[in-house]
Amino acid sequence: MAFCHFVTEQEAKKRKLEEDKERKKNERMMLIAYQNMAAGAVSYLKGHPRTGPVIISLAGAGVLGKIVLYFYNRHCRNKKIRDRQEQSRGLINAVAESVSKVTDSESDEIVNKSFQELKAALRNGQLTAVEVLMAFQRKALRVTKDINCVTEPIKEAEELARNLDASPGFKGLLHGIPVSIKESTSIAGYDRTGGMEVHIGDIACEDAVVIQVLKDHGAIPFMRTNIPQTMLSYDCTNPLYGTTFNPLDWSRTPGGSSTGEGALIGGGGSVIGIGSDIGGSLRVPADFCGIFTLKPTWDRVSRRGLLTHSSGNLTVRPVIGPMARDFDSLLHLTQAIMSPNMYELDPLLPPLPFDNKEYEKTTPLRIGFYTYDGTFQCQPPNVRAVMEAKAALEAMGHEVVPFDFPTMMGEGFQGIKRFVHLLAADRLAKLRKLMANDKAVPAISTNLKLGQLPVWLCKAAEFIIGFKDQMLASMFGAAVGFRSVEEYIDKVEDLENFRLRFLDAWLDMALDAVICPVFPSPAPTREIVKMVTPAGVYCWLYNAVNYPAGVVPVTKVTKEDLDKTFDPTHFQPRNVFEKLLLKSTKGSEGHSIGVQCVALPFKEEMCLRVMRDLAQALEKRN
Ligand SMILES: CCCCCC/C=C\CCCCCCCC(=O)NCCO
Repeated sequence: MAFCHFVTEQEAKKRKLEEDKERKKNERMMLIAYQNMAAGAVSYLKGHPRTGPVIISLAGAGVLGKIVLYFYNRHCRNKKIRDRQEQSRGLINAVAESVSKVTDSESDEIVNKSFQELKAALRNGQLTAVEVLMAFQRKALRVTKDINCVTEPIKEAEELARNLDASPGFKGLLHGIPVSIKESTSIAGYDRTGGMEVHIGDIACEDAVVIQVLKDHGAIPFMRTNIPQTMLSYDCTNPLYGTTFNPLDWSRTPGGSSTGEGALIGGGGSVIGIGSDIGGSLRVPADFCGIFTLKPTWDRVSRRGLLTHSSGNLTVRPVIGPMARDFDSLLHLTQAIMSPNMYELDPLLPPLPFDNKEYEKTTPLRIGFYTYDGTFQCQPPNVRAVMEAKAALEAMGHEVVPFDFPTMMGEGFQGIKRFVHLLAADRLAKLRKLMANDKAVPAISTNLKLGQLPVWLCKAAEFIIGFKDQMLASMFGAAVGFRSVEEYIDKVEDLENFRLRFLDAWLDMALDAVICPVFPSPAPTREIVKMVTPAGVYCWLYNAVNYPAGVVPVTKVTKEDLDKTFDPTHFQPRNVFEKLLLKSTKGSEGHSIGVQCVALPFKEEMCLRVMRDLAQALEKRN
């Protein structure tokens, strides 16, 4: 199977090389011509009375030319963005028009059905796929009007639903269920921009493997959802589609980078969706928007067709994963994704289709837990969420024991540094090139600039700041890139050794799974989230060691939590990041707090077992 993105990329590279060669040749010839002209001009002008004014005029013309070129480029860039925005608006208006006959209450009646009810209604003919689609389209447009989570509707959805209704029988696990898709996932006929000007118009000619598999299961991809510019942020804003807000509290971030997914599903406009994660991008928005997700092991789910800027970085890799309104929907979506078909479409994956027998087991498990990993202190509601999850799992018959994994606990800041250093091994040089014609949003420009500081300055900052604030210092220490291949290989080896130490700690404790925080605080405000990216470290660990990790929403922030959080005898921030997070927690009462459920690599079924039992126990409790 050929993805035209890949073909285009290769062709583009080749073409670019040829163009560069041609350009350099032209430049050389131009230079020689200019030199000759200049030599001629100099000899002519020597002794000429108007030489001075002529030189000044030429210099002025040069400067003016540069200014004109700058404004012309800016104009072209803005026009490209405006045209793209217009295209999205056109699609939104067309769908708004087509669902104008559906009333909000008709839409709500369908949208509020549970996954099982929806499935049954579609099977017994009580509802058609078109009716379900229109109900969700209407609801999604209502949600996005408030929080701007949809980039554009997928116009082929209606035809897909009609074909489904017209064909006999049931297509698969997701027959007639609308599914929303993170913008960075290939959909034939649409571009994946990652919120960046450079990718506008980079049209996919084929669906990502995961989308093909979902369609084979009867799902209807219906909305594309927003992402932060470059997708390396927990805040979500970009010059193309603007800012997305948290459906539970508009002043807070919905998290990132599968932001639009978290926000649309959390806001009730979609039951299931597809996101991706290289450093918490599925789990942080799921946590902040009160929904479920599962970040799979690399290579358990096909990445083909996912826009990423780090495909050459084999140390920490992005994964595509499911997001859902409730556990049942998440399970169905995961089973559909991990169907044998996906492994045929992407033979680079080890053939490990979802194992229902493993998932259905009910034997008691030994589960580790922790509420502190040696980096960020978790705030009281986040600690309580883990403790409540522990109690709920114990009530289901599992043994839950402290997991004091010695490595990360003893080297917390090293862990942060290791992850960011390898993730940004090129000091974000590639991203900076791609962003050359873009206006970087503040969260991204800080990171891009950090990668441009002289290495000696980063090292000096790490040393000096380290006396006062080790966490902040570790960010400077991580921004230095690598001086040699040898140094890089050493760091990769260091990560490999860490993975082994972590595994040994897990095996020594004979654990089946682990539960732990997703984030050290409730969803921060948009102003603050830009400054606290290292707080993603509770998620980063499981990207670094490559374990599947899911999120279950466990509780909501209470007044008592806030009283404790702001009582210095209970909680005292120790560094600039913890101080910022604390400031941001003010007014977060009622906010959702989730817990991570983690299993060994390729044991997604185990992860889902723990999530299932936890979700069931919490439901009983409520
Ligand atoms: C010179 C480099 C300094 C870089 C500083 C950057 C700090 C942290 C980078 C980590 C950001 C993690 C966000 C990850 C979001 C995510 O998972 N995206 C998924 C994309 O598929």
